Amino acid sequence: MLAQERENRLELIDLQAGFIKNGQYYAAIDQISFQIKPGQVTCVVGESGSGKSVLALSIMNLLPQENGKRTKGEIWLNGQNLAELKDIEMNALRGKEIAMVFQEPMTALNPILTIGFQIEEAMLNHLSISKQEAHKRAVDLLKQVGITRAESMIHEYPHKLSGGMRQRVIIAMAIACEPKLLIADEPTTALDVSVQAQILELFKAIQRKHAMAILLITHDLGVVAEIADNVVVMYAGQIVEQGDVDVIFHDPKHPYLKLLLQLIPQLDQERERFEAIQGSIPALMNRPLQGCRFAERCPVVMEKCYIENPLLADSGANHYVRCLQYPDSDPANLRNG
Ligand SMILES: Nc1ncnc2c1ncn2[C@@H]1O[C@H](COP(=O)(O)OP(=O)(O)OP(=O)(O)O)[C@@H](O)[C@H]1O
Repeated sequence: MLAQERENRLELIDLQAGFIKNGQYYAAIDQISFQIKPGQVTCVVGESGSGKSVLALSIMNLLPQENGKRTKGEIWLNGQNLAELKDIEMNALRGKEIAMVFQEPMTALNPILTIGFQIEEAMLNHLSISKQEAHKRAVDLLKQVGITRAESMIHEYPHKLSGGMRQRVIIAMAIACEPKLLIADEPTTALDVSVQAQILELFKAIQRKHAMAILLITHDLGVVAEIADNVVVMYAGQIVEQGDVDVIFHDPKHPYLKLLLQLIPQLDQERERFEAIQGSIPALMNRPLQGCRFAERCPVVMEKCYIENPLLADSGANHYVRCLQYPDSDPANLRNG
């Protein structure tokens, strides 16, 4: 592996984070281990409540202070374990080495400051450049994210822009300091379908140009098919399957992933293919303490699934599965557990 590739990749090792409720700690995510190389997009997928946002917030050290807590694990980026950094050190890295794009673009922009001021401020805070230089780069960044009238837009306030334009501005701000890692949490969900496609194209262009590691959270497997190099499938706080995008779509193993794939709308399919998976992810306090967390909803459940804890096991070719249906998985290469 190239030295630069090793330095700039993100590597999570056995990450765990959760919340204190009624005086008791509940892990919202646990045993999370994977890595993203520079220039690659890893998509994290799963239904609502699977722990995707908690994962992103844990990496950023942005869990709610009143009840959220990262309790275990390592987060390696650029030769540093972010989990060991003090808050003040992490604040300095945020925006510079790691940037995040959220679902709702309006909340990430300050309504009383111009677009230009906000992009320039991000650069002036982290890079040693002059105000004029920051201004020039802000115009250039807006052009890079597909805003043609960048010179005039830079003087405008966020409320004048459409949702798609605001998300482009947020992305321009996020890449302003060329971060090593860009985390995007459902970046297209709040946008119209046609704008969603444009924003995904933009992520692909950024990936090609800047070769940063991109962690993209989505519940939409259509988005995954469009953009992912690797996929991490989460259920009730754990990774249940992970692998290269081709393997995930063409050789899915976990019953949960197989069901999710059946939900992708296909025009020539019958109505029932569109229906959601029966039941829902158990709430944090109701997760089973023993056995597979998906057992209650699994169409091929076995008796032992209620008793034994499945481990994330190597299924070959960078493909890992957490399911007792696959007893032949190589136990020597268990990732965790
Ligand atoms: N601030 C919080 N306090 C207590 N529990 C929380 C908090 N935030 C999230 N949780 C719980 O953690 C679990 C994972 O939530 P998370 O928001 O990460 O899911 P998600 O996969 O991102 O869902 P969505 O797609 O709806 O955003 C859920 O059970 C959720 O109720």
